[in-house]
Amino acid sequence: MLNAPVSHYLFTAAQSRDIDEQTINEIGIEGFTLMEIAGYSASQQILNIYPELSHGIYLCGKGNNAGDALVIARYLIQHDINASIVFLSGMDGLSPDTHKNFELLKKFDPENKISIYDSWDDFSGQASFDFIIDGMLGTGLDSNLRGDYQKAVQWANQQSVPVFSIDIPTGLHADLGEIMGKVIKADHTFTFGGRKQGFYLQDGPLHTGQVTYCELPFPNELKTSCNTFLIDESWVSEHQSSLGVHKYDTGVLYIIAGSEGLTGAAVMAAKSAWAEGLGAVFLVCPRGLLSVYEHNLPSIIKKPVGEQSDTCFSEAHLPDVRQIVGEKQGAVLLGPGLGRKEETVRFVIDFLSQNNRKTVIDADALWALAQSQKWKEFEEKQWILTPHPGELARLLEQDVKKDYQRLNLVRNFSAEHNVTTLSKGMPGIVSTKNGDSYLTNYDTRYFARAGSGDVLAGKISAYLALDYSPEYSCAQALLNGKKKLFTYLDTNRDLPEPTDFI
Ligand SMILES: NC(=O)C1=CN([C@@H]2O[C@H](COP(=O)(O)OP(=O)(O)OC[C@H]3O[C@@H](n4cnc5c(N)ncnc54)[C@H](OP(=O)(O)O)[C@@H]3O)[C@@H](O)[C@H]2O)[C@@H](O)CC1
Ligand SMILES: Nc1ncnc2c1ncn2[C@@H]1O[C@H](COP(=O)(O)OP(=O)(O)O)[C@@H](O)[C@H]1O
Ligand SMILES: [K+]
Repeated sequence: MLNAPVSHYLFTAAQSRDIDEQTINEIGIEGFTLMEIAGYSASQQILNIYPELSHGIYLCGKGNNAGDALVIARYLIQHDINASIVFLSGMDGLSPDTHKNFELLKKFDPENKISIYDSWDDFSGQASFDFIIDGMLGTGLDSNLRGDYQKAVQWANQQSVPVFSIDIPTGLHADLGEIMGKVIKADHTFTFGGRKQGFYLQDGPLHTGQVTYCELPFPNELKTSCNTFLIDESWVSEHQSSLGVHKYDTGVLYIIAGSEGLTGAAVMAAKSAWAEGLGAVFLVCPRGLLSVYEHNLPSIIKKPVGEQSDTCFSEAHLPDVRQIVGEKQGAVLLGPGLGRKEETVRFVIDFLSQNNRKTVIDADALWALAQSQKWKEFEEKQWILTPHPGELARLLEQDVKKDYQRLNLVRNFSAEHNVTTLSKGMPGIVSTKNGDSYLTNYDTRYFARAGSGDVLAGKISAYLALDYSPEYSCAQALLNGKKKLFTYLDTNRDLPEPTDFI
């Protein structure tokens, strides 16, 4: 397991509410105290990030989300930052802690820094303000936005000042990442006690702006039901190449890849793996393609099988391939550019039926899996599967439209078949055998060009060969690409080439 810090746990709304309730009822920290800590913490972050603010519009509902906003107002007026507070559901019926905070706030305002509006209609739009606080709805959202909430969201999204969402952008579904009628487009989201899973699914990434996790005193023991985590470079430590005494001590990888017309995939994967500092990379190839690899891959050891006329793998190559792969301890990458001929499909399935190596199954090897159910019964499965959306749909035998559905299906698939799965897309989802899932949070569209899957597969299998766990290998490979992408974008305007990620 990858040990994510609690700041990178991703919760559903129900999990968040359960943890709130247990902290209040079983641990004995009152909701009012939690609200104070949440609001204080967000207010300090706001002061830090935007030291020059002068007047905020606070859009408030009637639940505890509004209470957090009122605490923020209380701290900010102490710094001479005026507040216009709009209660979209009026001032009657505020939740108890929110009501209490409203009463408190008024006591902090001897100089009339606060204006209060008890409906949307009452609020006519202020002449001058320089930020908006979205304290309308948090985890209590239960349907598409109603009436005035829609109007307020639309209005806020049209203003040219920063919008700070409290806990979650109003209108974003905390679990699905879907838009519930309308949604706030935040510049910054201050989220309390735990990030919400929906920030990283579907429409979430386009609406949260920068997410800041604000700690609340929730005991970590209450968080153990969490099985979804955000991967980023802040906690996944980077692989450092190290020197072994002998080349075979420093990681050995066997790549079984390539066929006529698709040798590029094998070349990219091999170069990508080699760049991670392995001791030896062996490319097993049909003999007819050897000259291509001799020309393109000087550092890679080629292991041709079959006849000079062979340009794709078939069952006839199995004994030789098994013998080659059996020579040294190491990992296997199976798939890039294998092609989809029937004899190659049979080769893949038969190879996997007697394979006890840690193996990354990519591209056309995934096609082969989708052609035959046999693999589901194989016992030795130290596998990482790396399907793109089309490959995933074939494996699952269903179309997967929504990210939330993809997350659940990939999680179940990995647990059921005892494999690690990296479902490519936005977000990338890594699911482990024990039901944990890890999500990426960056724009993966730059990788949607033929070849970047081969580079990714090369990296994953390199880390696997270096003896990292399957989930670490996937996470590190993804982040390796992210780092290279950001470095590239710093200095270039053109789209990156897949080779830029090698
Ligand atoms: N508990 C704690 O200790 C802590 C909680 N914290 C904070 O509390 C937040 C959760 O608070 P919450 O549960 O009060 O829910 P919240 O989102 O404010 O609103 C619920 C109200 O919204 C309404 N409503 C629902 N859907 C709607 C719609 N579509 N359109 C319009 N209205 C809609 C619904 O109205 P009703 O259906 O009852 O008429 C209900 O009254 C959480 O996100 C965090 O910010 C933190 O301070 C940390 C400590
Ligand atoms: N470093 C990375 N971070 C996130 N996603 C990545 C990365 N590298 C590749 N991907 C994912 O892999 C996809 C490319 O894989 P794939 O479609 O299999 O390509 P190929 O044509 O090379 O086989 C990208 O669209 C992206 O979703
Ligand atoms: K909100």
